[in-house]
Amino acid sequence: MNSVVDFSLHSYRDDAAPEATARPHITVRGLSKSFGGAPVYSDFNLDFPKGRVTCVFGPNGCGKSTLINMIAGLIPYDDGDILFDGKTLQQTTIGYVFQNYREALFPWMRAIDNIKYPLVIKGMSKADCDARVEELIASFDVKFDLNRYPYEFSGGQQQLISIMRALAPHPEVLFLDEPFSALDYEMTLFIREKLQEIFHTTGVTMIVVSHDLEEAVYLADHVLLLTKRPTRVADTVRFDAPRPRDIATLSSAAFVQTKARCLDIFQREVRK
Ligand SMILES: Nc1ncnc2c1ncn2[C@@H]1O[C@H](COP(=O)(O)OP(=O)(O)OP(=O)(O)O)[C@@H](O)[C@H]1O
Repeated sequence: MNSVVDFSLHSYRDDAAPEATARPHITVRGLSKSFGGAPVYSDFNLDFPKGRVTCVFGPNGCGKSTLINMIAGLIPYDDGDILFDGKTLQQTTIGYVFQNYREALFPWMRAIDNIKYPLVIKGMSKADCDARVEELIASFDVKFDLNRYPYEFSGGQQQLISIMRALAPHPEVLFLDEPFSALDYEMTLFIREKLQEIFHTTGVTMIVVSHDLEEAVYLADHVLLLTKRPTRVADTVRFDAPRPRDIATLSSAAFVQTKARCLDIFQREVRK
């Protein structure tokens, strides 16, 4: 069995103090997955820390999306166990934000009904659904009319609606698969700030797949670096700059060093 990568015990930078509070939230044990006989994961083990932002970074096609999709129950795995605080996925509330918001929202439902959807399928009363949506509107400071249909919104607005939908049921874990890749820069900055706020106010465990190293480090408490297939953990790098992070974070010595360290690991792995 591969050794388990335990974020709570790992010290990723020589000068980093151990994190006393980061205990495992998601435990992945002996995970195996092949597509057409070609293994992507084989006896893969990992712990994701609770109440932390983990950004997943690695070479193209190494299995970043496959990993979070298996954890989130969107695709099956061949073998292994995944638990959330010792519970199964069915006993856990999760939220998922897809890369392609245009396909993620139900086009036949008004934005407001998209947001309510996870509450409705949980059997929540209309009054409670309405109250939760009002809460989300206030916390996201939404000024546009949510009674319109998804196609009537800009890309950034649609992604914001997707995030509101994912957060509606108060998830214990929020998965985001390249949430910025289809957004323009202004909207990327806005959503980044919103994600930081969400994290600050809810302390939700967040797992973000990103192909942009700068973005991954900026958002992360831990950057999980994966290898080429069959995929292993190349390393995990901690970034403990204070939050909220802002434009000054990007030019801080800690940020530049952490990014350089990730890049070094990435290049070493990709060249193998
Ligand atoms: N449904 C599928 N059928 C066959 N192969 C698949 C399927 N889904 C993923 N794969 C393969 O599994 C590997 C991992 O795919 P995945 O999309 O998880 O990688 P990724 O790291 O997220 O990729 P990218 O960086 O390009 O977004 C790739 O080689 C991909 O071609």
